[in-house]
Amino acid sequence: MAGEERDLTNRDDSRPVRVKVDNVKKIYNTRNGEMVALNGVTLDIHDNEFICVVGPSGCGKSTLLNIIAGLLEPTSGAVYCNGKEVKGTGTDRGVVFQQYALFPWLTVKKNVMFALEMRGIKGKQAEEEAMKYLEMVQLEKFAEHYPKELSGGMKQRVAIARAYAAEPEVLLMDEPFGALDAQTRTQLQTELLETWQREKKTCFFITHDVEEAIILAQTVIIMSARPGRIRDIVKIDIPYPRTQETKMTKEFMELKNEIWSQVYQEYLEVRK
Ligand SMILES: Nc1ncnc2c1ncn2[C@@H]1O[C@H](COP(=O)(O)OP(=O)(O)OP(=O)(O)O)[C@@H](O)[C@H]1O
Repeated sequence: MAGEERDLTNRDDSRPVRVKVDNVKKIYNTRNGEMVALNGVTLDIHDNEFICVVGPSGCGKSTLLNIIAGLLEPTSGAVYCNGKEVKGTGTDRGVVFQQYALFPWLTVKKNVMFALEMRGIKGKQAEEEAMKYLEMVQLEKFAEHYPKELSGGMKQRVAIARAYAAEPEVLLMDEPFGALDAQTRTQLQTELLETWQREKKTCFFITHDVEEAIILAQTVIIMSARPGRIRDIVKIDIPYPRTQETKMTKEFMELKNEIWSQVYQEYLEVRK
C-alpha cells in the first residue's frame, strides 16, 4: 500500500468536516537542494474527532501540523478550517508543543490569563476563568508559581490549560507528552481524554508511541516514510472511557500489532 494514492475523504464519518487538508505538498529548500517533506496529503478532520498521527521520524508529521496551524505555508494544495482557507495562525486553532512554550516571566495563572486576554476577557473575570482552567488540570494550588518551579508534567498541564483557555475549535498537539516519564504521561493521557469528552474539541495529536495513539484516538493516521503521505487510516472502535486495563484487551493488542507492523515497514524504508 505504501506509495499508493489514497483518497481518505470518504471515511465513514457523518460528523461535519472541521478541517480539510487538500492535496498538500511541502518542499523545503535546503543546502542540498529541494527536499519533499509532504507529497500530496489529503485528509478530512471531523468535528470532535480525536485523530492521532504516527509514522517514522522525519516523515513530515510536524510539517503537516504546522501547516494546519498556519505556522507554515504549503508549497501547493491548501488547508481549510470551517470552510475558510488557512492563511496563517488563528484563534480557531490552538497548538501545544512538546516543549511547553510557557512565558517564564509570568506566573502559572498569568500564563493562562494571557490566552483569555487574547479573547478580550480582562481583570477579575480573566483571573476567575484562569482558575477554572487550572482546576481542570489540577494545578489550582500552583497558580502563583512560576514555570521554573514546576515539573515537566506540570508545565505541560499549564500549556494544555492555556490552550483550552484560548477556546480553539481544534487542538493541534505535537508530541505533547514526548518528554515526560511513563507515569506522568499515562496520567496526562487520562486527563486529556476526560477533558476531550467533556469539552468536545477536535484533536489532532502527533505521537511516536503506538500505544498512546490507540488509547487516545478514534482514528489513527499512519504516515509513510519521506516524502510523507498517508499510508493508512485505522478506526479505533474501542469504547471510551479507556483505561490502562484497555491495553490488556485482545482488541487493543491486535490493533497495536497491525499499526506497529505498518510503522515498522515504513521505518525500514527510512533505513534503506
Ligand atoms: N525548516 C526546514 N528546512 C528544511 N528541512 C526541514 C525543515 N523542517 C523539517 N525539515 C525536514 O522535513 C522532513 C520532515 O520533518 P518533520 O519535522 O515534519 O518530520 P516528523 O515526522 O515530525 O519528524 P519527527 O518524528 O522526528 O519529529 C525531515 O526530513 C526534516 O529534516
